[in-house]
Amino acid sequence: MAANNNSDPILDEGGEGGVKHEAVGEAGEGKGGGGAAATQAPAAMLPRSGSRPQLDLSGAAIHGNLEDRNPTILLPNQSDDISHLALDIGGSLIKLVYFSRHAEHSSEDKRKLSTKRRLGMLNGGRRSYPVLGGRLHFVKFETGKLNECLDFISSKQLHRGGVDSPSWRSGAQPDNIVIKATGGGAFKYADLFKERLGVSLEKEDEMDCLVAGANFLLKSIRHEAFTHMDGQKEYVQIDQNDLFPFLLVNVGSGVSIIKVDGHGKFQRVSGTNVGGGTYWGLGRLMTKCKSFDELLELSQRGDNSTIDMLVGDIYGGLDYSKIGLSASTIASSFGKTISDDKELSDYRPEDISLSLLRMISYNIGQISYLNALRYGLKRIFFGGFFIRGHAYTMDTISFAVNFWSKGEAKAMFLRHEGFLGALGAFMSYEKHGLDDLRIHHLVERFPMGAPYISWMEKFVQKGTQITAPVPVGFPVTTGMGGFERPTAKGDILRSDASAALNVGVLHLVPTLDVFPLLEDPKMYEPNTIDLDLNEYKYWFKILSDHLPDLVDKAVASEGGTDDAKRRGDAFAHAFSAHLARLMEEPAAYGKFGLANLLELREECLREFQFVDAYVSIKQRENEASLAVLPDLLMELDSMNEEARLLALIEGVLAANIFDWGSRACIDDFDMFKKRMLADKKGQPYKRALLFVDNSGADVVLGMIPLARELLRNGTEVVLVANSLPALNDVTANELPGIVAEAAKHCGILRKAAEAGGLIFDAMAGIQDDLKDEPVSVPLMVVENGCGSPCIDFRQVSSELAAAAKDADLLILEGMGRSLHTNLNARFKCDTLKLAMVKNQRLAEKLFNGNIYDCICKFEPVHLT
Ligand SMILES: Nc1ncnc2c1ncn2[C@@H]1O[C@H](COP(=O)(O)OP(=O)(O)O)[C@@H](O)[C@H]1O
Ligand SMILES: CC(C)(COP(=O)(O)O)[C@@H](O)C(=O)NCCC(=O)O
Ligand SMILES: [Mn+2]
Repeated sequence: MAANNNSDPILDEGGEGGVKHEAVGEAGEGKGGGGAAATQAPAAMLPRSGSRPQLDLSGAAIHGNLEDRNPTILLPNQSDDISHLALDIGGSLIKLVYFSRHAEHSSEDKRKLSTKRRLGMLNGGRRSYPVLGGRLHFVKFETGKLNECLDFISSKQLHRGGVDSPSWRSGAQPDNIVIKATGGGAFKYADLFKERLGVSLEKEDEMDCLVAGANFLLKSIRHEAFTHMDGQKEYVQIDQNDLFPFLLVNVGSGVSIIKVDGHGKFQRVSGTNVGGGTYWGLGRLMTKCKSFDELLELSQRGDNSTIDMLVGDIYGGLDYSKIGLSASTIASSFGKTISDDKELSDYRPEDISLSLLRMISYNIGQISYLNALRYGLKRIFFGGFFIRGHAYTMDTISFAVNFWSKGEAKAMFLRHEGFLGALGAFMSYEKHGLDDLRIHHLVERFPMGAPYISWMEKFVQKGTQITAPVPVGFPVTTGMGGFERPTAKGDILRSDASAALNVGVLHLVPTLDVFPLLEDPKMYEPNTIDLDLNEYKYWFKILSDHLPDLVDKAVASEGGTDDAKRRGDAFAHAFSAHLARLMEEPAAYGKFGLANLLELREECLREFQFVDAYVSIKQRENEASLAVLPDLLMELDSMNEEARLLALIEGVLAANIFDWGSRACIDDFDMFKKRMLADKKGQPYKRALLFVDNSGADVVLGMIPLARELLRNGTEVVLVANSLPALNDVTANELPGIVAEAAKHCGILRKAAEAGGLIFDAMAGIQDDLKDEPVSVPLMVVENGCGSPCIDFRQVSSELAAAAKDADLLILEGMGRSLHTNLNARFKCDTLKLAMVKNQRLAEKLFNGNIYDCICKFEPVHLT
């Protein structure tokens, strides 16, 4: 009986019950290292190019000030190709968007090529996707510190990538580099750019760019727009077919108000000179603050009633209810200062800042509402860096829009708030081929800015401080236009340098596709359970508790060197900071489910260059399982068909689900058996996709024997495995080696693996028992496009999407892929979901069951 041997401590609950599935531990003891080519070197190829760049660190050096929080690192020898820089130089801030694409990894292995050929993906060598993978970065500088921006561009050589001509690569200075730029500074500073960087700025109209940027974000980025009311952030999924018209309000230094009717179809209908520059300018004069953030921070401890004249001040403490004004409504911003015989210095800077913020935000909300009313628009999107992801600002604007429109119009905000113009300028490049980008091509990551080189210690020291969460005060409304001051005391704003912008790096992975067998991609939600605060707390604890063990494994996987230890520390800091940030604001990184949380951890490991924390554990368990495989196959072959199918499913589930005390909380085995045995009567499945999970017994003694049974029935089998390592999951890179080993013991597997291109060389020294076997259907391996223990079917590899075309059976195995995600997902073909519930809380919540219950959920398509 196969057991789910590898405890994956996260998908397991750990602790409780104490069952650690160690079935193969003993069997493996005697085997000794041995040369089984069970796993290949994990670093040989990381197929999901978008997930992590392959950096050439040789010759790396810090450029600029070592004390900087994010010093620029020069990597002179890395092959990443920076291309397409675009700028928005505004009255207050310079926004940069740049795209770095990495050189194509041409080392497609034989397995991939043969799979692609088989799946019809090699059509005359033409790429089926528009552009190379890469990443989109967002950076900003103060316009007053233009020199820092120029240094940044120059140190990263961002301006050179825009040229297609290879001349600069040979060291020659290109003479006519052109960079797209928008905002007033594109005019004002054109000469300086020419002088300092030798580049010409090609000016793009600011309004065109704002609209193009907003449309791009609303079309291509998941969870871009959100509402913010009474301290609650809620993401809004915009229906592409119902996007226009809307009002776009960009609150930069000044405010532009634009009615948008379509792509490139818009009209600037209004504006106001009372905007972000007004708040910052007046605030600086009146409070002596040194930075915008300091001013905003002050407001969080302010009480504006010492400065603003309230309705109650005029009406002797009473509401003016006849016209709907409560006593606490601001009647006149700064109105109290006229009657007082006070100097500026008699007022608290905190109170001044809050009065200013309320005055300006409220005014912007009101003017926006009036324009929405003027054109009959219901949706208003607010952009510009004045918003700065600040809860109180957003609440004030939302309150104004809601109050004046009596709930008819809705204020929405954008995560990439300040980058609309820069993104628009970026989109205006003709040749980047990104216009065609679809939502599934983009994966957003939230790196902590992992230092690759010597200042790791600095990061460890500063990591927590840099990224520590800071509570942001939530206001309380008082109804009737009244609005309380913020309740939080003594808070500081989250640093701008980390995740404060609420935007990550956008990874462009053109090889990703929507899984074609999803019944309804629009309605599909991968996560089974919503992560509310309680769920967060629970997972936060599990992930935190498990962190030291993971760090140990990760450090050991890199040879336990000092460097690995430092990186391990840094990883722990960074991941803890992510967790703390999410605990404080679960919606900080967009709508986040458990799948995203688990993936974040894997990404964080990768960011600190831990390629595969479980590599040796996986190898050991694979070898141990392969050693017992021949016995298992023999035992299976001695059974009749019915008993064998049961044993196979039990093998996958790694527990005796039917007679061992533990119940199957969902048990559709009989239904599945009926369908499978009916195969014999001439209708076998044509192609089955088996989504594998853990290394070791799980895949070797569970999924491979099941695959063999399907092959025996004449069903083509595609083993679908992770593109990148995650926990102890087997990867698509490792699987062919494992299959080849298994095939040494089995003619069916061997013929099928040969037919599927998994085994190329005639394997010498193996007894030839294949002479009488009929020609086999193929066994293939494809990567799923993920580096996570879960799977989001909206973003899978193009290989998998191609393999799915002829599939009529899906088998999803393991908690990550069939419980945490996809339990409720519906597909266009028969689906079998197999998992042991290794988590008490989940068992109770989902099935009213118990830890180690199993699910065997069969969803035949003809019944739905
Ligand atoms: N770090 C910052 N420095 C200066 N202003 C900031 C900062 N962060 C947010 N702001 C606010 O954002 C405004 C600038 O927004 P932005 O959209 O960049 O406009 P612009 O294009 O005019 O520079 C400033 O006037 C200020 O109110
Ligand atoms: C002149 C501007 C377009 C410049 O853009 P900004 O740098 O403020 O982002 C903007 O400041 C603005 O729209 N001001 C408002 C002018 C008015 O309509 O009253
Ligand atoms: Mn601007």
